[in-house]
Amino acid sequence: GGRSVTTQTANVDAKKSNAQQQQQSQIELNPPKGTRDFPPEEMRKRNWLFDSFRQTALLFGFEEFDAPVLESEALFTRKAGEEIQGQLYNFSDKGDRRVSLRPELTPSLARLIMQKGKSLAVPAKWFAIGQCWRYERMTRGRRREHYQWNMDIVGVEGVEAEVELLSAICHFFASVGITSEDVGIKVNSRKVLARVMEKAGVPEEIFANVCVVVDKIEKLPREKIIEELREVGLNEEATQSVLTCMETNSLEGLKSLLGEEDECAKEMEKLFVLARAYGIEDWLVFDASVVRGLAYYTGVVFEGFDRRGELRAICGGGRYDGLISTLGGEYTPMVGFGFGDAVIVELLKDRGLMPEEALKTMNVDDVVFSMDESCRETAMRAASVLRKNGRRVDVVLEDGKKSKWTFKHAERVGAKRLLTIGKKEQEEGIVKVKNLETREEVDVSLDKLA
Ligand SMILES: OCc1cccc(Br)n1
Repeated sequence: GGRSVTTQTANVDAKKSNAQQQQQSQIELNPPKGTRDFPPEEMRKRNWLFDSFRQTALLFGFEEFDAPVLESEALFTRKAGEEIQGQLYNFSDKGDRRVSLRPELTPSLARLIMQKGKSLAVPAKWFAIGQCWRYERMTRGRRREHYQWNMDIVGVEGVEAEVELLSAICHFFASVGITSEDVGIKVNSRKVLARVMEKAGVPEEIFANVCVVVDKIEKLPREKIIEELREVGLNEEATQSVLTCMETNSLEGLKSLLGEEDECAKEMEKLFVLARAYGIEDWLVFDASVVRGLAYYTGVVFEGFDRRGELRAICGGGRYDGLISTLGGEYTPMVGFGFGDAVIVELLKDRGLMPEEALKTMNVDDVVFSMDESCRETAMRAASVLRKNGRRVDVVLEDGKKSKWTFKHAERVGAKRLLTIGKKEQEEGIVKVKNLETREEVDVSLDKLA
């Protein structure tokens, strides 16, 4: 009903031509290499995770932002030989502009903060959950996209900002059932390495390059690290003091390395004192070998790790006070972290913390079903009454389904009630309402439906 004859005919033709087209080979059903689909059963898990991220962000007073996944390539091109540079998903668009899919969210955040200029109320606490891309030769069969939860604080120079972010990460972990027995957060400051290199007479301009090399300290053999340090310009003595520095894994060790009165040692001390005030000291570990791989970090850096040592870093971040000035803006203190959607899911699954069962069911409240064509209008009227009352209603859109089918369908969508309208009900202006939990069935007049 409803369709005009011509459309009907046209439809029949479409079917015929589809039949002819059927000869054409089927399109590829898998998504592009390194990318994922999110059919409903996957989307429910993703929504659960992102809602958990968002709840923590809002609990800490952060505001959500987003920016295009496509940015000018210039936003991401930096000299310091980071891995992320070699993996930019960049190209020339049809207007011959150099663009790139974003490999991270921080530069876009910096661009938005610069845009706001003096009109930005500081401190600003912004968060985003966005898809980020890298172009990896598929030889390594790794993903080319992931979603990252970012939290950043703009305009605060003190380590209070770092502690706020660390506390948000701990709160998120606890909110999904992960404890400080499962994971920890290694905390360090790049200033430690900067001080050590200053003492060893290393020129400042190669500092970012040294950090990129040192970030690989757990992934490459010692000799390789030494070789790469020499390549970026460190002499024997400087290399040795860098490696000695990396072994420092306590505040005591830090003070003896830099001296009791050293600014950086004091700052780290203050961070751990404030962390105790937030009750997160059990989650934190000082570890001077953590430098993270992004060139723009200048101060405190940190990364979440699983204490069994089976997984890659869960999240990571740090202070990057110089980023906006390198993009041509005014000096702006910034600190933040990125939290990917891949490792955390592996960890949650390993610990049996993904609410798989709960996420299996849709949460439809009512299924409305009309016995035949003549009851269709009443069924729709009933559904709109229920929806106005905020009930989630799935209307069975084909008439004459067997009641066996309807029960199975109601079960599958997790409905609490099954509402049936047949000829008799229609004449009497009532709806048969079956409570699928108690099996109790009552007749409800249409105008009393809720
Ligand atoms: O964390 C590095 C990264 C960046 C973009 C996409 C993916 Br997958 N991974």
